[in-house]
Amino acid sequence: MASSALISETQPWKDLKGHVEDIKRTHLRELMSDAERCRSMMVEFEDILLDYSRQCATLDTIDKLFTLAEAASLKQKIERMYNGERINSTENRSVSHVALRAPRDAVICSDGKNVVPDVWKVLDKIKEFSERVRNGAWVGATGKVLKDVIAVGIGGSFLGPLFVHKSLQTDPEASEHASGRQLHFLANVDPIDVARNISGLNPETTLVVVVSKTFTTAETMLNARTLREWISAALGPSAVAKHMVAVSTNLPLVEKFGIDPNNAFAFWDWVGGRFSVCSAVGVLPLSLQYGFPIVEKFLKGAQSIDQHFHSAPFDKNIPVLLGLLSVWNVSFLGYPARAILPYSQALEKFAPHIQQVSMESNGKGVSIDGVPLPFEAGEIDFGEPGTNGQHSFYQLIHQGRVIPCDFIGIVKSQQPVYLKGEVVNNHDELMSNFFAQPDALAYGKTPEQLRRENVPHHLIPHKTFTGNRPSLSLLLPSLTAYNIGQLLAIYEHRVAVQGFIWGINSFDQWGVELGKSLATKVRKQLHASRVKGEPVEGFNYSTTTMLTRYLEATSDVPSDPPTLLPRI
Ligand SMILES: O=P(O)(O)OC[C@H]1O[C@H](O)[C@H](O)[C@@H](O)[C@@H]1O
Repeated sequence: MASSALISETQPWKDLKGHVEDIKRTHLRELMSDAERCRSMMVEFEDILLDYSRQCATLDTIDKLFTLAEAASLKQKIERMYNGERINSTENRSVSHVALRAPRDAVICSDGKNVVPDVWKVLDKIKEFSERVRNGAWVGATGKVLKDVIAVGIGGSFLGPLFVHKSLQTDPEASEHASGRQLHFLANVDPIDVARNISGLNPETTLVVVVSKTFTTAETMLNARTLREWISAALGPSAVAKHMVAVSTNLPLVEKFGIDPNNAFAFWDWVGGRFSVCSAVGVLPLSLQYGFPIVEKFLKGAQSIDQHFHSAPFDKNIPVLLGLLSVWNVSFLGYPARAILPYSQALEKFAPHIQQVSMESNGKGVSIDGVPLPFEAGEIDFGEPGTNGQHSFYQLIHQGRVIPCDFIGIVKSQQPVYLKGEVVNNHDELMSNFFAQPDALAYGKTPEQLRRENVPHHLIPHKTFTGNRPSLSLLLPSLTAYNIGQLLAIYEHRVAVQGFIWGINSFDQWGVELGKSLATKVRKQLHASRVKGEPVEGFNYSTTTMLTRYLEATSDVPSDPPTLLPRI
């Protein structure tokens, strides 16, 4: 395919379009009765099992998707990513997050330079620093051990580390190493988030890690200044050096902020924010909480998937299969959403993280060459841990809109509970739902079945389930740091595969800029009105009315107030 051609103009895309009608005529009940098909739709890597037999797809569909992958030059695009070419063309950057978890002796180049030694230099520095904080060699300004950490950051500088932290929190090995320590995340610029974070914390025992790739993000910088004030007010300005460190690609701005550059942990512009959890963005706060050796296991897990993604043939390649199936569901079957449903409370923040990884990456309207797309790219990702979701939005998934679901199950619970006399243990109870839901969606329940059950006539339409609703199941052996790294990398690469097929740039995010610049205009207006009493000007009727009301109702706010921090 010529580089500027749209994938939708290729024959394999058209063939898949034509194939949709065949699939729509075939119910999943039928597809599931073909054991040979189902066997072919199970893929294993290490102890991870992917079962995609409940996709509305035949083996012929999968073959057609592989042909589409060829037309999209998927293999070559993956290669270009691993070779450190500048595939993020609108920002003129390479996309090398795989280098963040590469073994020390690996060679991964970005722009022709092996970046693995730089990666390990920072990892070694994190290891050394986190050990000193954890063992009390590095103490706060009053000589107390820093047992609490607040990581200040937003978007990619927040969601991934939060997901991994929540996943490790109840892992027996990780939690043993976190004993007596707390890790908090301050993301929202809402002062309530500040209040909630510092409530109950003592500045004397708290270390603040400011995490920002650019070190210019308005929310993060204001939150960082707020916590700097919280520390200075309690311990004096010189305490900041002992209580604040930073993670950034912009070390000059870190220094300007007043953080000692020796206490800054670098990463690089070849790491996208939403792909940065394996850089110091995640590794520093997580190492402070759990110790570097646990985080190293997490990195090794991600690395195992990097190798699998790079080398496994497409029919055995979990991220490739997942990506192709998502393209099939979105672009051909027309399902705009995807539910991410982990049957593990430890994965409670997985869906919010993947929301950013996926929606910020693939929510694009033009091809990588700037040509408007004649098809929709990206999907709406959402999710909650099972079984909570079942008692909330599953109704819509069973009888309303068709939403392809990812069911994620864990064989061995992090925290098993056995109660004498119960039919099954607590994890079995959870997993009963994990195994049942995909079949409920696939098979549904017919009016005939309901009649056989003597369901009253008038209730039959209400109790009928059409079925034929696609899902896939991922079964992980356990939820150790290693498996968590694997899960992360599977989804990161899946999203990249989708973008590679759609022919978009999955690694920029221009769509977030407009809102930011309009907020700057509002910020200026609020300042001018409060300080100089200037009227609201230059906005449309709606915004002028809302802003004026807001200013009038807060006219008691002094124009030059003294510092006031939350009091709870
Ligand atoms: O890490 P930072 O530079 O502070 O950026 C934080 C976030 O800012 C923006 O909103 C981008 O859309 C995100 O991709 C990024 O993760």
